[in-house]
Amino acid sequence: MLREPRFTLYGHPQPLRRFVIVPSARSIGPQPATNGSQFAEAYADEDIVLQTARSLAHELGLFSVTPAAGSVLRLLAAAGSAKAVVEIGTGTGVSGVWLLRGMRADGVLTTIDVENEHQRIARRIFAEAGFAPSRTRIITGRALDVLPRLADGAYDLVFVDADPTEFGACADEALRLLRPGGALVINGVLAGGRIADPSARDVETLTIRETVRSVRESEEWIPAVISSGGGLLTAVKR
Ligand SMILES: C[S@@+](CC[C@H](N)C(=O)[O-])C[C@H]1O[C@@H](n2cnc3c(N)ncnc32)[C@H](O)[C@@H]1O
Repeated sequence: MLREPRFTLYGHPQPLRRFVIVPSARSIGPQPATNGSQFAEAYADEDIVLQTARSLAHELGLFSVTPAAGSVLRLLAAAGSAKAVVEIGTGTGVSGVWLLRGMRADGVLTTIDVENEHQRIARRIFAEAGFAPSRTRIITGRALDVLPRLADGAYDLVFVDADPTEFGACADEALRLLRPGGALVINGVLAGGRIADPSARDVETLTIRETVRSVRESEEWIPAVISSGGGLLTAVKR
């Protein structure tokens, strides 16, 4: 049976279903998938809490990780028995919930965003998903101001999903923050298909291309690009 938890937005109790405006992965599940990525998105599936977080992001004009990309985050957090994770770009909490669901039961997600309003919603989503406040450390600020304050080698996974022009700097910070064997994940590296188009020379695409190249060429990372969602650059620190 579908749980229908109470959700309050700006002080008004709301049924969660009210916010569901994006079709759920479940709703496309039984239909024949026309290609691999559609199948992967439907396979990931999302519950009412994730659907709500996604709908709220949509209302704010934010992109959230797709269900398939979220399931990769959960997988990587679980595979690494992640206890300490840094997320750059809280949004309304879609990726945060996926990460928390893969992390150890005593794990803490440190999540950073410049927008306090986004984090206010994410905080409620984390509570609706059943995570105690002690499971999250929500920091409001610019990524490149906050990351230098975090401890060296103390994290199992760093997830980057904010300003693409800062991907390179965030990858450098991740190398310092991660323990050996820890994983970096950067979302959106396919740049909507522009990454492989040599004529695309905008600042965002150039930065992403440079980040992908330098991670691949570095002796310090073991990299792979996973094409789920907007494309995930993943790399394990040696
Ligand atoms: C794509 S949304 C994140 C979506 C979220 N990861 C999810 O899947 O639910 C990007 C977020 O990054 C935040 N952001 C943009 N630039 C930032 C920066 N320089 N430092 C920290 N956060 C930033 C935005 O406010 C926005 O909430």
